[in-house]
Formats: sequence, structure tokens, C-alpha cells
Amino acid sequence: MVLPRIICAISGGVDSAVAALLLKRKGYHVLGIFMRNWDVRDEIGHCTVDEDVKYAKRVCSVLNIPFREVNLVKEYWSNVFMPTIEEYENGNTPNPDVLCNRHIKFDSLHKKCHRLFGDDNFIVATGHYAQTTFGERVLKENMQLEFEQQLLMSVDKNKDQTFFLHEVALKALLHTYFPVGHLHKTEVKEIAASSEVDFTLERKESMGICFIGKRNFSDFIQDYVPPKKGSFVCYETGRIMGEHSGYYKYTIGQRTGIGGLSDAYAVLHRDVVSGNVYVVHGMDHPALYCQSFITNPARWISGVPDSIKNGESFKCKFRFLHREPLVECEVIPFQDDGRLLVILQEPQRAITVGQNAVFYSGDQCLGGGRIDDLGPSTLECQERGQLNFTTFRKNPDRWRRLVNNYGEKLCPFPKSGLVYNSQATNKC
Ligand SMILES: Nc1ncnc2c1ncn2[C@@H]1O[C@H](COP(=O)(O)OP(=O)(O)OP(=O)(O)O)[C@@H](O)[C@H]1O
Repeated sequence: MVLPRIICAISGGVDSAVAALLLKRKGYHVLGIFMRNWDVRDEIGHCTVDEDVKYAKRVCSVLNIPFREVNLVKEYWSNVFMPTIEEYENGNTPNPDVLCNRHIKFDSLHKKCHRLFGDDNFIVATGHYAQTTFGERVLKENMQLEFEQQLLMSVDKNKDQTFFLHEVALKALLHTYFPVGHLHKTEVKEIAASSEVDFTLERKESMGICFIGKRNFSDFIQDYVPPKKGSFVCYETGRIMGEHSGYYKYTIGQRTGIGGLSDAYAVLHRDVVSGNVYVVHGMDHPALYCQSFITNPARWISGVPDSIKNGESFKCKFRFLHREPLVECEVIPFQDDGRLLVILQEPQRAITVGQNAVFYSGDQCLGGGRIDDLGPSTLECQERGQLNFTTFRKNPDRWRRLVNNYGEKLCPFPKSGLVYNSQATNKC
């Protein structure tokens, strides 16, 4: 049996440096690979990639492992950056890190490795905080064995990155190892501090979108998405509250500064056609809460769950933002193409079309889908006699039918202690 080659994806940060260090300490022969995904400079001619690559080279040099750089700029541009920009243009909120894992780190990089070595007998190790049920066995044994094939959360629940990995194909995960997934970030830092890769601790933790350098996101995106000016419009009264300089600067649920007004207004919807941003009065307004949504065809890491195959619903937990707590939900097969209707145990604030809905059973990340349409808001449910579904919904008729079919589950009666009691129903 020929053991696989081990490639460690080295970013220049502490997590992948410690991943490579641990592999070395275990006696594996490791090759360090740096991916150049972005080469556009900011207005001061700065490109963070240049600094990253220096650190990545230094990690490989102190660990005495060969270093290689691969260029994935084109792949990143067409599979991550452009789809992200298109989503913004359509008024949605995409997640470039999910796309980057699926298309770049766990696809293009694997294809590069295949080309470099001429076969698939390799494992790519990364510094992600996640685990699998096969983990190190794929290094020690061989990949044909019958493993239970699951993606699991990291032991460090604050750092867990399974949310960003839920679209990665199982085939790629079977060529992957996460050497720091069983550690807490504090332990990773301690290991780094007492080793030859201690200099990686100087580096700032990467936050979300990695390519924008020192600029803030709304300045950056202006270079790519034409700013569409419009008005702030009160959702409940239709009153024009003020003007804004570009709708993509606002995310759903965000507090807006409307010129001259001291009260808090939260963004409810961005209308790409008119450029208008609809707001509600108060940050906890019941129009911001929603208990159901439909996803695009879901991707399941270890195959489609049996209940979905049998057309039955199942209960699990759901997360729609990386750090949000998990929420109990019921997943209902909605259409044969894999679309799901998801009903949450409690209404959640600011669920947004374009975001990813990721499903968990215990520590296992099952997979997920992109949120495609939102069900009735808590405000609409309060006013159930006059649910009109005209606003911001792709298919109001569908929701009317679903409310008829699922009644209480989609539009429960107000309960005490929840947002229903919010006093923020003042109209603007
Ligand atoms: N440009 C890159 N080249 C090679 N590998 C990369 C690159 N960027 C990220 N990775 C790999 O993906 C992993 C996760 O990256 P991410 O940016 O999400 O996390 P991170 O916690 O900041 O990791 P690190 O501390 O290693 O930078 C990294 O640990 C590394 O293995």
C-alpha cells in the first residue's frame, strides 16, 4: 500500500503553520502549498497576498519543508468573486468564504495537486477548525476503507468552521485532514508560541473576506458594483424617510443612520429595481422576525438523508450565520429538485435571502442550502387575518398555500416573552 503524499495548505497564519508543525512532529513528509487567489492591489498599491506569501515561505523554511506557490487567481475570480458581486447586485447577501472552500480550497487546489502528482494519492491538510470521522486514518491507512463519512464540528465551538465547509464535496473531504480540529484556538496559540512558528502569532486573525486589504467593505465594493442611490422608505407607512448612497451598503437587520433622525431604524429589505431601502422603526420590530423559509436545492455531505429520500420531514438544528447559536428546526422536502421548506422552533431575526442555511445533528454538519425565499414575518402572523404576502416575496401564492397547509407551524399564535411583545411596533 502506497501511503498518500501530504500537502499542507499554508496561508501564512498561525492555524495552518501549527497544522504543518503537527504533521512534521508526527514524522510525515509534508509539502507546503500557498494559493495566490487575488492579485488586485488597493489604491495604495498594497496587496495583502504579498505579505501572506512571505509568511507562508518562512513557515516552510523554519519547518524545513518544501514550499510551492500555485496561482488560482482566475478560478477565484470566476467561481468566488464574480458570483459574490452578482449576488450583491441582486440585493442578496452572499458568503464568499463558503464559495472559496467549495470551489478553490477543496476543488481547484485538489485539481492542481492531481496535475502536479499525476494521481489522486494525496491528502490536503488545512488549518480549518473542523473534524471528520475519518481524519488521520486516511493518512495512515488507505482511502478505500469503509469509513463512517461525516463532517464534525471542531472541539472549539467558538472557532468551528463547518458552517463554511458545508458545501464541500465528500469526495474532496476524503482527501482532506484537519490537524487542528481537535484543539482549541488557545492550545494552537500555545503550541505556536513554544515552537519555531511563533512569528505567525504576530499576524492579525483573518476576518471574513480576505482580499480587500485595508479598505472597508463598502468602499471596496464600489469599484465593482455601481452605487444605486435611493430612498429609505418606511415599510409600514410607505413614507420616504431620507436618501442613501447605495443599497448594497446595507444588510438586513442593520441599524441605519437616517439623516437628522435620532430613533433607531433597522433595514428590512433592499429593492434592487428602485434602489429603495425599506426600514422599520426599532431594532426588534416584529417584521424583522421570521420562522420559515425555502432553500435552493440542498447539498448533503454524506448523501441525501433517508427521510428526505422518502419524502418525509425530519428534525435537526439550523444555523444561518457563522456565529449564531443553533436553532431547532423541521426540514420538509418541498420539491423533487431538493428544495426544502424549513420551519424553525422560534422566529429568528434578520434571516436573509442569499445566506446559507446549514443543518446539524449533534456535532455532525449534515449540509445545507441557500435561503431563497422567506415565509411570513412575525408581524404578518400577528395580523393573520390580513396576511397579504405582497411584499418582497418571490411567490406570494405559494406562501398563501403553505400557510393553509401548515397553519400553526408557519404562523403560530403570539406567545408571551417573545418578540411579539415588543413595543417596537411604532410605525415610522
Ligand atoms: N492563500 C492560502 N494558501 C494556502 N492555504 C490557505 C490560504 N488561505 C487559507 N488557506 C488554508 O485554509 C485554512 C483556513 O483558512 P482561513 O482563512 O479560513 O482560516 P485561518 O483560521 O485564518 O487560518 P490561518 O491561521 O492558517 O490563516 C488555512 O488554515 C489554510 O490551511
